[in-house]
Amino acid sequence: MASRWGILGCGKISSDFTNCLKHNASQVVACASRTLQSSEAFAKKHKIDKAHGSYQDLFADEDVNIVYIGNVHTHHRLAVEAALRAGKHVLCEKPMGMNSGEVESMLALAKEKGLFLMEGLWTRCFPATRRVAEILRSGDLGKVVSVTADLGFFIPEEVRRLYDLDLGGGGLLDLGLYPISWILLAFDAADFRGSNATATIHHEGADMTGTVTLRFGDQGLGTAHYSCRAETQKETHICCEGGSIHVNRCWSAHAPARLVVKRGGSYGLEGGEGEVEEFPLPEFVGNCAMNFGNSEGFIYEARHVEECLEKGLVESPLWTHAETRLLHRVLDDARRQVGVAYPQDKN
Ligand SMILES: NC(=O)C1=CN([C@@H]2O[C@H](COP(=O)(O)OP(=O)(O)OC[C@H]3O[C@@H](n4cnc5c(N)ncnc54)[C@H](OP(=O)(O)O)[C@@H]3O)[C@@H](O)[C@H]2O)C=CC1
Ligand SMILES: O=C1OC[C@@H](O)[C@H](O)[C@H]1O
Repeated sequence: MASRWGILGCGKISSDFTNCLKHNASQVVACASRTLQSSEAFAKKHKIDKAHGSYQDLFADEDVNIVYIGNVHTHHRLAVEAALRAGKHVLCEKPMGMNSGEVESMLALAKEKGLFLMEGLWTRCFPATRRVAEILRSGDLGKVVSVTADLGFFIPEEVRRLYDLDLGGGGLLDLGLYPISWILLAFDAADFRGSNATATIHHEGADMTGTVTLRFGDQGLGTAHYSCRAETQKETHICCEGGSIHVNRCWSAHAPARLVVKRGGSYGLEGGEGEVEEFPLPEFVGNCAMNFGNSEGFIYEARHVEECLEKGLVESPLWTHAETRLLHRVLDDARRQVGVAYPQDKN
């Protein structure tokens, strides 16, 4: 099935994603905002024919068969479920929901309707990440022992959705989920045994800088570190009994472009410099400037979703429903440990 995109929410990330759809020469049929004025401005900027002044009008638009949900976290569930009820496939920005309860409800509805639904964990669609998965699956490096991954930027308080709990504020849901996703890539979900989390809390109540440690089986440990108060190294290290993979440089670890793969190494003997594998982005042609660094990488996620629809899939094999479920279980648990609760947790 050919994808005919409708863009919901005319903010920053929707603009970057639409830029990539245009780069890919995808069909962007319509956009929608809570206000017609903002929708029309977005349509003009991105050369989209139809601008809807409400999300309802987008859901009712028969030309649209897949909706990209790019509004704030707290409003994802409502938008996803309304889109599914209107018979549309959905790609929803991360985090798909505020908690596991919301996520389970959306996944159940997608299943009932037989429609495609993916949480936009775009990191998984990058060629570098797919290569990491391939190396790990090959068994070449042996058993995974430890993963350390981090992601942090200084995000000013003016970006209210990061600080206001009523808008889903907090670093864990915004950034922490990326390093956690690297840990989930490296270990077998069936071996997950539990987590420990700690975080600093802003005076308005949202978590800012934190660490979540996940245990797998009796020998595996993953450590995810995040911050929205400081730029971190933005790297991932996957250490195995027979070598390691270091995801580094060029871009941040949520938009990876370079790997260093070391093989061998034994007691008293290092594994050497390792082999470098580079995955540069193709030259980018877009309509307008990006709001976020590395957003060009959305070309991979957009292509992947279109391939899924062409194949008639209802979930992505790169970021499965089971992984979305486990991620949100880990996020819920970490939030309980650091003492951050959202209004949605009371429902
Ligand atoms: N994958 C990635 O790398 C990134 C993902 N994201 C994700 O994208 C989502 C949006 O982030 P971003 O684009 O930075 O956000 P914006 O602040 O640009 O807001 C996006 C849209 O959300 C709606 N919105 C904003 N404030 C409110 C409010 N108070 N109540 C209801 N709706 C509101 C508006 O929709 P409307 O136009 O209809 O008024 C707005 O255009 C987040 O969930 C975030 O996690 C963000 C950045 C990078
Ligand atoms: O997903 C994201 O990646 C880039 C960050 O700056 C942004 O806050 C976040 O939503």
